This record gives sequence, C-alpha cells and structure tokens, in this order.
Amino acid sequence: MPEYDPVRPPVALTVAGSDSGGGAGIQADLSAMTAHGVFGTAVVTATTAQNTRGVEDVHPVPADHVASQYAAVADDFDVAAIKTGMLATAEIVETVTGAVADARVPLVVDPVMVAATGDRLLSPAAEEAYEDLIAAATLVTPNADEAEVLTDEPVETPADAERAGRELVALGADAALVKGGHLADDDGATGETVVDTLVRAGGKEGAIEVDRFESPRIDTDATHGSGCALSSAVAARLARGEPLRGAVEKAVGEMSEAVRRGYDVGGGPGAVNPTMLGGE
Ligand SMILES: Cc1ncc(COP(=O)(O)O)c(N)n1
Repeated sequence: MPEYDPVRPPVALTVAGSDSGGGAGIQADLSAMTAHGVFGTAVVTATTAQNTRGVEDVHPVPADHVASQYAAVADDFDVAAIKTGMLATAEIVETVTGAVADARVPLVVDPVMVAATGDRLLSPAAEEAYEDLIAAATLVTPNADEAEVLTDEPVETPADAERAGRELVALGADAALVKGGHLADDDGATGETVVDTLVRAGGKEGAIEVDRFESPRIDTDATHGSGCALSSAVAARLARGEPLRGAVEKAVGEMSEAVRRGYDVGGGPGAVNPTMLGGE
C-alpha cells in the first residue's frame, strides 16, 4: 500500500441524499470518510427535510444535475472508491448506473429504500431499476428488508440472508453483505448476537465464499445512519487499498462502537457516531 500522505489522501465519492438532521446520508458519509483519513467528495441526489423524528419532505435533484455533479467530480479527482446511498427515483438510479459504468473503481451500493423512522426514501418504481446498479457493484449492502425487496423472497434468518446474498451475487455483484440487525437466529429467536453475512464471488474456480460476522446486539433504537456509515467505511477502506473481506470485517467490527457511542441529539432516536470508525 502507498504511504499515507495527509496532503494527498485517497479520494472517495458518496452519491447520496442530504439529511438535514445530520445523522445519515451525505452528512454521515463524509464524517465516516474523514474518520478514515479519506477525502470525501459528494454528489447530492436529493435533499430531505428530516430530523430524528422523521422525514417531512423529500426533494429529488433533477437527474441531469446529478449527472453534472458526477462529471465535475470525475473530471478533476482521482476517485479511488464510490458509494451510493439514497437515490430517490428510478431516473436517478439509472443516471448513476450510467455514470459509474466506466469508473473502474470499487463501487459500494447501499440500496437505501426506507429510513429507520419508516419513511420511504426510494420511489417503489425505482426498485426494479436497481438491478443494473447491483450488477455493477463491488459490494451491495442491503438490510434484511431491502434484501427481501431485491430478491422477492423473505429474509428472516441468517440462512435466508445467505440465500439472498447468493442471489445478489448471481445478479452480477462481486459481493453482498446482508446486514443482520433485523434478523432472528437460524432457529427463529432474536438472540444476543447480530449476524452479518458476506457472500463473495471469485473463490477458487468461481466458488462462492460465505463469511458470517457476529457482533453483540446493542439494545438501542439510536441506529440512525448506521447503514450509511458502514457502507462509507467500507468504501473508505477500499479507497485506502484494503482488500474487500478485511475491509468489511473491520467496518462491521467497528460499528458496535459507533452505535454504543451514538449521539443523543434531537427529540427522537439518536444517530450513530461515524468518528468511532477508521482504525487500523
Ligand atoms: C438522506 C438519507 N439517507 C439515508 C437514510 C437512511 O438512514 P436510516 O435508515 O438510518 O434512517 C436517511 N434516513 N436519510
């Protein structure tokens, strides 16, 4: 790996929505990237009028302006990894898929559909448009609900998560991390442990490799921004040149601390603290 130069750090790009409440979206992504010593550039896909209690209003950015933001960044910076978050509409999903098609850098796709507060962040018509973006992904990071929508099958246990991960890899993603925050155990109970399942293509002779990462379940509803921070952490590590499996394992491991030390700001459930991420 090249020696780290703080004046010329690796550059990553987030393509995501703005959370006026600061806990998720672009705001969480840039904090997570900075915590990794990675310079964050940002293409804003939508602004949300949002706080810890919910999403009041969503204003998608016109797709041609999403494309011009992307071109401005791609023309000037040596972007080493890209992550996508909230893409809001089918047109924006398609525009971003077209824009990243020849980027030739790792692409982490967090298929944001619904906020932790239950508010929709993606038009239902856009769910199908995600297939082509997933096919281009180095890693796709759905939670159980998003994995259900993307694979059309229930995702309730780690075994289901593995099946969904295999299906996302069959769609063309190099790897899928199906997050286990909302899953029961294999035997149906909600246990002390959260199991995140990583399915990767490209083992020997095309074999699929499966890893299960276990973390202690933290009893809190202050998980706002956790998906954004995790996918940005993986993108930042990939921008630093780390291999995928290790990047995911470290990012998943560090998320416990980001949740445990979450911010208690605003009247609703608080947000994770992305500055806890980015260790060696
Ligand atoms: C702009 C934006 N992007 C993503 C999320 C998802 O985050 P969460 O599921 O934690 O609410 C969000 N609420 N707002």
